[in-house]
Amino acid sequence: MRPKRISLTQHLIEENRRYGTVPEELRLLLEVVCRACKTIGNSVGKGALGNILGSNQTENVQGEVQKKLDVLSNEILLESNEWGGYLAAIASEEMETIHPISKTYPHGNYLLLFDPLDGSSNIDVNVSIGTIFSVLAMPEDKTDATEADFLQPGRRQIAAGYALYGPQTLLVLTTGRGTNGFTLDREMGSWVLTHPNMKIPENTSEYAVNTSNQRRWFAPVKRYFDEMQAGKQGPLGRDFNMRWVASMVTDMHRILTRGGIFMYPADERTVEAGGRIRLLYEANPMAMIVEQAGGAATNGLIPMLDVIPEKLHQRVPVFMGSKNEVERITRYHKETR
Ligand SMILES: O=P(O)(O)OC[C@H]1O[C@](O)(COP(=O)(O)O)[C@@H](O)[C@@H]1O
Ligand SMILES: [Mg+2]
Ligand SMILES: [Mg+2]
Repeated sequence: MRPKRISLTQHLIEENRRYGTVPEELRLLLEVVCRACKTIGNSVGKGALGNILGSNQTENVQGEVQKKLDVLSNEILLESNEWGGYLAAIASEEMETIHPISKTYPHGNYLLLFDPLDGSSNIDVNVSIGTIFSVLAMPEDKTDATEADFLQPGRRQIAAGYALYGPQTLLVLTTGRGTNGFTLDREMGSWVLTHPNMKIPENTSEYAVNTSNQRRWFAPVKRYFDEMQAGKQGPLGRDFNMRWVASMVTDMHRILTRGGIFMYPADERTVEAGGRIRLLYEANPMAMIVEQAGGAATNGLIPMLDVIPEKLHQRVPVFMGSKNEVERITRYHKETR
């Protein structure tokens, strides 16, 4: 009989027993990543007392000003995983190029990607933020990792997850057999399975989008937004509610919990860059989590997980959450092509 209180380790062992999807090296890698998230969560909890607030006075490769916590979280994830022994290389939002694991350290065949701190603009105002991660495998015949090895469609992800540093510290994880949520028992320091087999409702009347970009949106998004705004009297025949936290991880956690649609479309300002959200370590892991929870995720035209990446820090338009609404906005895009 399974114990009543199921830890992350027990859950992963059980998943492997049932489906053979979590070999020991993958489980140990995920445990290292999730342990690093606990360390980040501890720092987040200290706030001003831990000297983690404010700007680092540096810029990342994408020209964004880094917060102290962006840099610290990146270091925590990097250091713990570098010594883990299961990786060939690491890529991060905060690093220009990949970080191959030195041959003098124990090695593995997995590739780890992360957004060490998602929702940076919310750090200093004590609003929930998170860490997003994705695991890929090195192509079989290769030994030395290059940036090209990371350019795999999201469909090939072996695992994906996020940690959410909020009133509770949560971990949401998929290894391709459903999406499961864990709560950090802060006294015991362990992740406990509290949200097994999470499911996103197929229908929703709640959207999350940064409406300050409205004037720059393209026709399909404008049409959909106008229809939602029209409420009961409009073509959708019901009133919609709006929620926007501005930490994707937090907005998506709400959507995983009670449904909704998250949109970060490309607009006139960002179209050249491809959009706002990064494909490999933001959109893809979230898309895998969403699909595994019965939701949908597209770039407006095709499933996010089928997008062929061209570069490490590639940006994409993002539409994800409750299936029927994601299908609607995707259809609107196809109709206006
Ligand atoms: O406030 P904006 O510009 O609309 O951006 C909000 C979006 O930017 C992000 O914060 C980007 O993530 P980072 O904090 O990792 O750069 C998303 O989490 C969020 O949805
Ligand atoms: Mg982010
Ligand atoms: Mg970030």
